[in-house]
Amino acid sequence: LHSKESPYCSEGMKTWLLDQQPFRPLLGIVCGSGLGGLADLLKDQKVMSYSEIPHFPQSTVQGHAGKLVFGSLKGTPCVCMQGRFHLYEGHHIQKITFPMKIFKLMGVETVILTNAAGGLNQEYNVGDIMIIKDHINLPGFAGINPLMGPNDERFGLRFPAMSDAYDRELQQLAEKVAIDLGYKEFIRRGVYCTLTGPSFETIAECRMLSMIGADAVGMSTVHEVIAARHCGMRVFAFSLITNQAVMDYDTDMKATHDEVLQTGKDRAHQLEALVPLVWNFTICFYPNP
Ligand SMILES: Nc1nc2ncn(CCNC(CO)CO)c2c(=O)[nH]1
Repeated sequence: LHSKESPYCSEGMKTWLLDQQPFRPLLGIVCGSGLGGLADLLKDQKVMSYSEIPHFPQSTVQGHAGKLVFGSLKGTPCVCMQGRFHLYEGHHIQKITFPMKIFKLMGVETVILTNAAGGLNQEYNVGDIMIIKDHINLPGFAGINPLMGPNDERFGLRFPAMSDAYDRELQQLAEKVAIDLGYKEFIRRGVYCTLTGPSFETIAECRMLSMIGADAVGMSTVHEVIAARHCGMRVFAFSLITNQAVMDYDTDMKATHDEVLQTGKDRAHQLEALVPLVWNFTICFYPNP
């Protein structure tokens, strides 16, 4: 997929996609579990199923529609992934982050990533929206990193910094917009930690993750962020806290995918109000990444 010879290498894929619709997107959005409704915010949509796109990975998870939606958000050409890819589906990590390369090649400058996550921070409640200020790439500690292997100089440096992975101006802007929208009670800013899944964490793992500074835990996003930052795209990300991670042995609580999807439905309205406004102010105050 990534060798220059393949007709479907990243350049080939970019050309194929841009031939399917008339504009070059500047904004990319990745919808997490149950958050695909964000794609409905786009005007003048052109929708393609991942299955229509040669050699594009396929979504296999309930709550991930598997559609690439082109359209405009507040007048900005945008491409939105209604469904992302996860290590637990058996995808190779470079397939998971392949869409980030395609976004970059199509002209995307800013990526907004969303995910559903478990709340490790005991002050968090189900339904909170956590602006991600930093991440812990736990699979990276075991050598799972999308930049492993020869560096593709076309995209970025061999050793990219990650201390500024999440755009600080956009974090502050998003928090202000959320408070102005009346979301003060449930807007947070914290650290997201990814595991590979698909099993949810044990109690001991949740306690460890909390001790090392994680406020929320999931199974995605970090790999795409590393790839997006490697190729110089601006990143803003948030987690919808869809359940409280189980931290006590004397509870019968269990994390379920159903509650993940249900919380996404319950919060859809607030998320669909927040994202376009954050973008609207971004293009006003911070137009260039
Ligand atoms: N405790 C806990 N709660 C969560 N809610 C969403 N996710 C993200 C994983 N989402 C999977 C399963 O719902 C689907 O991608 C998690 C998680 O990993 N752990």
